[in-house]
Amino acid sequence: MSALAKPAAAGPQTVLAARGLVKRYGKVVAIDNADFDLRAGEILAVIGDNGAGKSTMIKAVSGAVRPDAGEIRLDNQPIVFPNPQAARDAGIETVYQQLALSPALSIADNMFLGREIRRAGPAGQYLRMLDKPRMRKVAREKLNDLGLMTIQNIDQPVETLSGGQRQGVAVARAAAFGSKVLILDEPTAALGVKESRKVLDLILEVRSRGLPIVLISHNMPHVFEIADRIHIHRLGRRLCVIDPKSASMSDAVALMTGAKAPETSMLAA
Ligand SMILES: Nc1ncnc2c1ncn2[C@@H]1O[C@H](COP(=O)(O)OP(=O)(O)OP(=O)(O)O)[C@@H](O)[C@H]1O
Repeated sequence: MSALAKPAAAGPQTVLAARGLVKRYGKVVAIDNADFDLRAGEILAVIGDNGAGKSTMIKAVSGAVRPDAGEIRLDNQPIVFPNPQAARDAGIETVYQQLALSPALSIADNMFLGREIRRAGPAGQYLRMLDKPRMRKVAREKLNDLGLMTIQNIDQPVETLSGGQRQGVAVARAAAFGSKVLILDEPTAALGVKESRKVLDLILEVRSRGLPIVLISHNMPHVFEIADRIHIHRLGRRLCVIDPKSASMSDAVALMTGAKAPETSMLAA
């Protein structure tokens, strides 16, 4: 019986889980028997020192890296993602720090990049013609829906947007198409205070719609403000999961760096 086949403790449902993930690059062990659990409706922050293996673990659960060993489960079903598209098709959307937006294309075109809506009938089927009015309409609805009203012109090229607005478009796109999980890798790293605020509010808005979020971040105030639980990664694996309401930022840093061992009082349920 695999580790995940054991009945989970009673509590919130786990949407995405991993057990015993391993990924080696030559002699470097990027993740070393890593476990991961994302619960329904939560914001799970993933923190850890540089090189702890956070990105590699997240890439494994989003199809960007094939683990050498371990098991991934989505809605408690074992799953293998041969590539990122397979994870997207399963409802897992990832927004990387280097946003995969096309600067010269409009907001609407970026929202539908790789998922363009074609015109009905032969024009769409054979001539591959796009249904631009529909794409504009849906893009506007999705952005409005998430409170991104500051973007007024959906035809504006993405290169003319501020950093925060670009991040907003990337998050909105992922939230619009991610049906199960949204993974955000350092969404506020390149942003100023005001822009970060907007992106944090957007993440909270996405959570309020029921989509669980994985937030990888080095920004402790942001993590402690919005996370429901904090996964601490150390030396390639999960060290513990702490409760931001009972642990402090200095506890988190001490755990991350190995200055302190986890205490029962800090752990999340
Ligand atoms: N493609 C790769 N080839 C070789 N080594 C890699 C590769 N990807 C990651 N590593 C190594 O694996 C280890 C974990 O890297 P990873 O990027 O997952 O850590 P991280 O916790 O996300 O770090 P950071 O916070 O600095 O982004 C590091 O030692 C890194 O150099």
